[in-house]
Amino acid sequence: MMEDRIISANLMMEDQAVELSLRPRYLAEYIGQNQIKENMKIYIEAAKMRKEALDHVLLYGPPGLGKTTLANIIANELGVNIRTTSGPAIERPGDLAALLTNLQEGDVLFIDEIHRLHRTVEEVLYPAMEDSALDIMIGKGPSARSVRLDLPPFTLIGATTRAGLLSAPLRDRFGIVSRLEFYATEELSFIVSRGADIFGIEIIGDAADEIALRSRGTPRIANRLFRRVRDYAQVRGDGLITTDIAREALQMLQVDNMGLDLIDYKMLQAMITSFRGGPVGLDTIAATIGEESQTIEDVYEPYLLQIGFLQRTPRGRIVTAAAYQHLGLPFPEHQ
Ligand SMILES: Nc1ncnc2c1ncn2[C@@H]1O[C@H](COP(=O)(O)OP(=O)(O)OP(=O)(O)O)[C@@H](O)[C@H]1O
Ligand SMILES: [Mg+2]
Repeated sequence: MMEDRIISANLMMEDQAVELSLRPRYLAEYIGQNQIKENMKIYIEAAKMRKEALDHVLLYGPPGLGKTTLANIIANELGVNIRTTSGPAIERPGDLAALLTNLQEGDVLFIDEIHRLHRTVEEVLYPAMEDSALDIMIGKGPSARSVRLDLPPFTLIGATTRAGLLSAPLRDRFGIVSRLEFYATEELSFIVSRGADIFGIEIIGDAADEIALRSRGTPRIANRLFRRVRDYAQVRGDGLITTDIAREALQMLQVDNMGLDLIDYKMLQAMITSFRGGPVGLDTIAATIGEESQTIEDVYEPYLLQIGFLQRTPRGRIVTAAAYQHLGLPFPEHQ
């Protein structure tokens, strides 16, 4: 049920087609993440000058921040093909071997959700990443032997929301490891304006900022809120997105000016009323509000931590004074 939240950073059905049309194709169109962009530009330039495959790249960070987008941009900038798959989709070592042997020199193999690779598949990756080689077992039983096949040099790009779940040997084989950060409001505002441009819609005044403020630092959410505001503008107005139209539409969506929705409120309030603001364990929070711990940890909590409304301690989560203030509640002295 919570997956239907308008402010969920997870990809929803309705996002898919639109994301393709909004997805920037080159680094110059990719807004924000300046440090990563700067570094990537240099690495890409150097690889092209040496006519070598780019080092393997690991992109990690919360959903909707632009990992898939960046992987595609890297391939574009390198001028190579990209093959896209995901950890759980590669069921057997042979599936990965087939993908690898079909690559051309310098190509990008993009593995999304790389933390979900099967262990046996992962082992095929090690020699592939390190030596551009594939070790194949021929025969069975005592006469079995391993044969080494050379692969064309390639670039593996792995993406994950959970870098902590990657095994050390896999993680160590990535030469470039980049953590995507939440976006600043101005950056999200820019992303919204860019989307409006692409759709040929006028957005004026502070409308783009109003949307950006509520987007939880996440482009995917900014684009989604923008689409809802656009609908509202079409039905209630004449299609022009003004500050007032944006405010009204966003109010209707019940997302407050920090991007919090009813479920964030429910969670924070439950922690405050039932657990005096914490510390309270993740599983307890999950049980209290009827949500999976995993979802809270990966999807909902990162933003609340980022804006300083929650704190993680070894004994559990704590609601901060800033959150009490935002909710209009007195902060208890004993904390
Ligand atoms: N830097 C950016 N500039 C402009 N638009 C962006 C940027 N990053 C992401 N977007 C927009 O947000 C959408 C979601 O990004 P993307 O699919 O790359 O996220 P992700 O990190 O791969 O998410 P997930 O973890 O769910 O796979 C993109 O389709 C694109 O429209
Ligand atoms: Mg993705």
